[in-house]
Amino acid sequence: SKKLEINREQRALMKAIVDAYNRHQIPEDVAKKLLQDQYSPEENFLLLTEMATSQVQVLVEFTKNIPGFLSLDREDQIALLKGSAVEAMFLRSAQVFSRKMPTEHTDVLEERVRKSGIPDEFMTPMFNFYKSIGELHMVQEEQAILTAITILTPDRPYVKDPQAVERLQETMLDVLRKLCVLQHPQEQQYFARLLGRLTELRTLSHYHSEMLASWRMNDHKFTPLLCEIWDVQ
Ligand SMILES: O=C(NC1CCCCC1)[C@H]([C@@H]1CCCCO1)n1c(-c2ccc(Cl)cc2)nc2cc(F)c(Cl)cc21
Repeated sequence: SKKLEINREQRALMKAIVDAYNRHQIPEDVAKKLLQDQYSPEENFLLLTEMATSQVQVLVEFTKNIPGFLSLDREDQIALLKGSAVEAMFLRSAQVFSRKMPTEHTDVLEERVRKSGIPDEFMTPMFNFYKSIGELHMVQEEQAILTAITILTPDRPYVKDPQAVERLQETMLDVLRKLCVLQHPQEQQYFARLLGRLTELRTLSHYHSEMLASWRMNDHKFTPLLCEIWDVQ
């Protein structure tokens, strides 16, 4: 039916988002590194800060390709990036964790992250989220649009014109809803489950600064970009 069909404009929007998403991937495959070796808490923390710094730079490039984003107020663009960077990092970590790989690799990866230096009390919420993302078996279009929807969240701190952000987010939500029905016709509530993960993601992201501060090591060093983007140091 017309209502459900992805129209030409939405197809162009989706192509722009997915192309940008694929162009802006983390250069270094952190999963491969973790599968190769066991690292000390210090080395893992350094790996995380390096990966996260590179991911923020990648996220900025991706966001600039979201149709309409550059037409937003300049300060609101910054507020949206700053407000979504931690969530985007956990979402990307979950997508990396959920990549199709042999079970023993997933088990090693889980073990390495569990033993990376993060206090145990954060492991349950973190892996619950990673596994709930994995169970969705998102196609890359869904992953890309879900990341765009996370960035275009109107109620981030200091956003002056949330309505303008809401209009962009609604456009993305429309495309995602149709895509979910097309890609997962058997699962009635797939779209609702997908959006439910964004709530779980926001909750997990609240632990972020505490996870970093209590990393089993002394003297946590961050890059200048992460000091800007993460509320640390
Ligand atoms: O570097 C990571 N993630 C990057 C971030 C940028 C985008 C690409 C993925 C981290 C590091 C790797 C070294 C050990 C500690 O976790 N990481 C986290 C994680 C993220 C936030 C905090 Cl506070 C703690 C851990 N969860 C992961 C799950 C995974 F499957 C893999 Cl491979 C790595 C994962």
